[in-house]
Amino acid sequence: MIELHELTKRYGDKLAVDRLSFTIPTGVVTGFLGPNGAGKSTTMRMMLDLDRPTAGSVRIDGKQYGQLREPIKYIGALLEAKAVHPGRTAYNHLLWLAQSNRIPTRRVDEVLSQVGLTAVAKKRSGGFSLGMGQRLGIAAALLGDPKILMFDEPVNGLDPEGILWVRNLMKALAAEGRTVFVSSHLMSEMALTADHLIVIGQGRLLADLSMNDFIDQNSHSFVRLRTPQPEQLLDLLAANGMTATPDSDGAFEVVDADPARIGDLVAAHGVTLHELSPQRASLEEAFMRMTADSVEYHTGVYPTHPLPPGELGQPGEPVESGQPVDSAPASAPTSAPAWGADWRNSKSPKKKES
Ligand SMILES: Nc1ncnc2c1ncn2[C@@H]1O[C@H](COP(=O)(O)OP(=O)(O)OP(=O)(O)O)[C@@H](O)[C@H]1O
Repeated sequence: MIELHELTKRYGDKLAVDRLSFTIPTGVVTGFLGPNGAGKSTTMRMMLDLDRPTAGSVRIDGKQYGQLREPIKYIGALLEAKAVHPGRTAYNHLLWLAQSNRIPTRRVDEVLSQVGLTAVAKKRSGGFSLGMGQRLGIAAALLGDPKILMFDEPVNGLDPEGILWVRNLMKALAAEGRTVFVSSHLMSEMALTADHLIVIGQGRLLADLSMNDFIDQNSHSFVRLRTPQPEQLLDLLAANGMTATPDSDGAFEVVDADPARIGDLVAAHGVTLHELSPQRASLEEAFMRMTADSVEYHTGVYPTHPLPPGELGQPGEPVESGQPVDSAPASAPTSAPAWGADWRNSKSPKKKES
């Protein structure tokens, strides 16, 4: 179990992470969602001791990262796929990591096979596509057979088959009882993978809830109607206790209505319809609405559906951390050198400016 308490990071004037407190449960996939610049990578770097918090703390099974004796066997992380020497082959990159962390050499072949890179194991990573780089980064994260895995946007650059593979891998790792923490800026992707959700915007916690609760609160249905007789339609619906909301394209939407009932009603009263279609609100829209006030780089495109009342608060409004779904005590690791310093050295500073 990982616990963040009031974690804060300031870069000059920029408050990148703002008093974040939440718990990452064991044995499930926890999605870490937020728009670009929300503070996901900064939070993950602080969790791995690659960045020093301005305030607050991270505890991994009750310990600070620096107190873990064999971090690579405790936490595997993919933060940046290209953090690999380009002249080194995939095999040698993993071999170097294994040998410097007292991991048996056979693990190199095992993880190469697990991520589907056996055929290109002896090729230099500099020639790898982004997707192959992601797979190599995932192989490195798996190398120490860690009980906690952290992935920063792992499906970036992957083709559909690769995306499916990552999804299944994360679920399988969680089913083995591991803690899986994965960041994304795509709600649609997380809806297919995560059991639990942490949503942040501008460094602040916006939601901490189970995926099922998020779906229950946001996947409301509605019926879309289009008619050349809008006044008659609206009067008829109102007379039967239904409220229609005009859409931007001239259609109307009736929330939580029975399409068959509307069809029967308009037929009985001779109102012409050009469209009657049952719809379900997209989770991506709900996520965009929740984070709308905290998006750093606006495109001006916003969904039109209001968030239904629920426990999520208003867009951009921070919430208190929720309860963990599950927690399991972990046994303490034994010994060996850390690999955190290598990540620190190989990672270039973030490109974004405040
Ligand atoms: N080294 C740094 N120096 C100054 N500002 C930084 C630094 N690293 C991150 N930031 C700023 O902190 C904020 C959070 O950035 P971060 O990369 O953590 O967000 P993110 O949610 O991971 O975004 P993305 O999805 O785009 O990767 C951004 O405004 C970013 O510009």
